Amino acid sequence: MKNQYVIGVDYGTDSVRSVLIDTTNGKEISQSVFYYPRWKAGKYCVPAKNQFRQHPLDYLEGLESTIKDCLAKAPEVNPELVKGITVDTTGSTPVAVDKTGTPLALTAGFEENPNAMFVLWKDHTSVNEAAEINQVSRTWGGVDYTQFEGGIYSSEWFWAKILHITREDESIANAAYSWLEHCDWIPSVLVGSDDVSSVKRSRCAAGHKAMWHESWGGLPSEEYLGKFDSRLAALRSRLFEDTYTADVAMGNLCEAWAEKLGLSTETIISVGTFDAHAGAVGVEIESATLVKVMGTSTCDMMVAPFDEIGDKLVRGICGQVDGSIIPGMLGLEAGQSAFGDLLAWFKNLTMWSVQNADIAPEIKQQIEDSIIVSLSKAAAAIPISEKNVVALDWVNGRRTPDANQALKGAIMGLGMGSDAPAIFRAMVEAICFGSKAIVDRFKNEGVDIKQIVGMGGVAKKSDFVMQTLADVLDMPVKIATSEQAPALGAAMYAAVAAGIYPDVNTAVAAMGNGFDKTYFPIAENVALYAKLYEKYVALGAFVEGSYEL
Ligand SMILES: Nc1ncnc2c1ncn2[C@@H]1O[C@H](COP(=O)(O)OP(=O)(O)O)[C@@H](O)[C@H]1O
Ligand SMILES: O=C(CO)[C@@H](O)[C@@H](O)COP(=O)(O)O
Repeated sequence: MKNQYVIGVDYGTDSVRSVLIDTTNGKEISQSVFYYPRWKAGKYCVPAKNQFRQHPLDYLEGLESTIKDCLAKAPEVNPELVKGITVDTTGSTPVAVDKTGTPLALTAGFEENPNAMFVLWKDHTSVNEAAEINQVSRTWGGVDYTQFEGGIYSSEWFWAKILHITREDESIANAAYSWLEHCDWIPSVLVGSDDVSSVKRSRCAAGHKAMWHESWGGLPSEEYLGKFDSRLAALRSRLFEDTYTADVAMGNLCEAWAEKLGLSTETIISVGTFDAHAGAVGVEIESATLVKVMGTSTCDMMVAPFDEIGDKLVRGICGQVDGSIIPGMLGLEAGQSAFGDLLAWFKNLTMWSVQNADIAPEIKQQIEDSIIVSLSKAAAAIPISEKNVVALDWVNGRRTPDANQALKGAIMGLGMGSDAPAIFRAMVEAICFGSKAIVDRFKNEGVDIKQIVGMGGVAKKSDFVMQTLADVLDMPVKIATSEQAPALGAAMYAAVAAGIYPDVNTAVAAMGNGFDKTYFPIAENVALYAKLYEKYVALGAFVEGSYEL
């Protein structure tokens, strides 16, 4: 029988990556990366206000570019044998849409309005709305709709973003028929949907970010939503009732996109999902394994059989959702709002004088491209010591344990000798200490962790960060082989949706790419980091104790 192929499309924060995969063995035939041009130019964002928006054209251009590039790199593959496509994206990254499901930024009069664009997961302009949602959820007297999302609603999530934009911009409030997650919009484009109410919504997105749960019949009630804004209550009936896992077909590739991409309308498009959850599948997640998806942020993923977790509510994480990772199992998510982003923040700090100097742009780019690697090398050479600088990883708030996006970062122990490598080392230790706080929360909540698997851009790029992580956690960290694990996981979902495999576990067994490196803890480092971790905890308590939301 001829080999059959699928495409996984992984939308990250800075770029979209597509991979063409042979379903018989999970071999990557080709891959392509597209950096969002408007995002790279910093358009529509105001970091000082924690405003991060992305234009839908960045996504559409990246979709066409990466899929066509993957196919062009594999002329030997007959497009008719590309049987499925699954899309994973960041989340919660919603956008206001009209009745056809078109983002308002693609409609007349809204082309340059950031409120009409995708409100990126890391956008924290809705901090106050999230606080209001938490306060009402605890006091209104009805169901606590946050209970399956760790008990604390985040400004990174669906309802807080919608409420903020609705209050902030009347033109959007009046023009928005509904709202779509990024992971729901792209598949709807590929199937040619022109009716937002017909879009099959992602279980992963709805369960982890929109307080959707079957026990209360789907989304929170109109009565509850009305506590915040009558327009939110009115929106509920224009959103969705049912949700679907990513192994389910949304429809076939439409004529227009089949022609644009050079594929067949026989190609199945599955329901979308989030990048971290697809990544967990891509690295063959199983019970008692914590998968750390380490990119600009981190997502910490676990799966558990229902009879193991039962009705236990795991406090202070990003939710526990039926089928959000592997259909038939509970998906649990935690994470850090800034992981690689903390290192990028420090890189940008050191780059300021270069960016503002009279230096040729290409030289500036060369310097920028080298900074993290050169700082990593110098920082790794600094001995671990209790006297070292200590920092927090909360530069973009704290996602888990116990979401609090109003928090900010901090650094202590600076002396006249504290140079850039010393502070960069503190940044690396901070993101690893933040990871330890999450591992400890899972364990304290009774969720056993037997092994750690690492994946994502940072896992593949930095021995220094990975060794520090193994030392801080005092556990081996096994690194997945695939450079594009979320896209590979998406491809696995696509193989099931296209009917090539009966279920996700079978697809994983056939298509998994395995692991290529393990970092083992070094005993003397473990002991030293344990002391430094105590300082991290103390600094965190001081900062949290001095912050008003
Ligand atoms: N050599 C490096 N060491 C540590 N972190 C790095 C290195 N190079 C890039 N990074 C970080 O990797 C992150 C991007 O990872 P990636 O997985 O591509 O991102 P995304 O979150 O968009 O999927 C950025 O935050 C960047 O700061
Ligand atoms: O939060 C989620 C998924 O739940 C991620 O999409 C978000 O952290 C962004 O992840 P990346 O850092 O872009 O990989």
